[in-house]
Amino acid sequence: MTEPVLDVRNLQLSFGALKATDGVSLTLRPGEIHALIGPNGAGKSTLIGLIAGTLTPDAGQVFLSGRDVTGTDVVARARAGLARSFQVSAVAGELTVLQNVVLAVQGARGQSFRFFRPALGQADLCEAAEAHIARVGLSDRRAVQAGDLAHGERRRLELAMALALCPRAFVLDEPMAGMGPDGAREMTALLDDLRHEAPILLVEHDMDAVFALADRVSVLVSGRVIASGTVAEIRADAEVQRAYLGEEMLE
Ligand SMILES: Nc1ncnc2c1ncn2[C@@H]1O[C@H](COP(=O)(O)OP(=O)(O)OP(=O)(O)O)[C@@H](O)[C@H]1O
Repeated sequence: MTEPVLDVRNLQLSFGALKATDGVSLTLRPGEIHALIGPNGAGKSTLIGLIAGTLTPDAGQVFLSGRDVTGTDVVARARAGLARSFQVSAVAGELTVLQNVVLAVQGARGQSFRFFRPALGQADLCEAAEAHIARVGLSDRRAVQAGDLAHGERRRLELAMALALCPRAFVLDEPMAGMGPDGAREMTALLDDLRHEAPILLVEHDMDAVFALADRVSVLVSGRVIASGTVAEIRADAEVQRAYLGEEMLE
């Protein structure tokens, strides 16, 4: 079996007496979308924080491409290729789409190669940025100020900026949130394409999107993974049905 890009081992974090993350292990393999679902308060955001490095676990480890990154901070993990999106957004509303992505490319490359070669020229930066913008389908909006974008377009811009990191793994927190049916369908198609760039750990409440995209689904309840498997396995799991999935989702 191929080595996981992301390997989370027995993570634990308590807030006082509450075990928000209670011994969670999961992996993300090359090319896959692994969805993490669970009811409100199950501990999804806490787990994402532990993986991204904004929270420090009481116990357990996070490996990125075989390297133990548990002791590193959020910036180091981003530089190591962990692209987290949608909660903390670095989009500058007064800059255009192109300017935002140029800055993201510059930031990512400048950080990595500062000591090894001169900064890239403006033309190279623009070329790289244009490629990321095209990938998310925003080319005809490149000159628009980010603050004037529609909600779904802004999410696409955030993904273009995440692409600038040359990510090894995407960690996406509710990318469909706030979108209508058309927007959700477009985002679903985009994520299906981006999985070939880097595998995606997808926290999402939109079950249509989860069932359409996920190679594997893990169900988090009260800080614990109560089931993990294919979409078909999860839909058929009696404990999952009791704990989380409503009847309408199983039809
Ligand atoms: N900083 C904190 N201090 C104390 N308790 C917290 C803190 N952050 C989260 N919690 C608690 O930990 C539990 C898990 O919260 P978390 O936000 O991770 O769940 P979630 O699955 O992301 O929920 P939602 O789907 O509503 O976003 C909840 O009971 C929450 O109240």
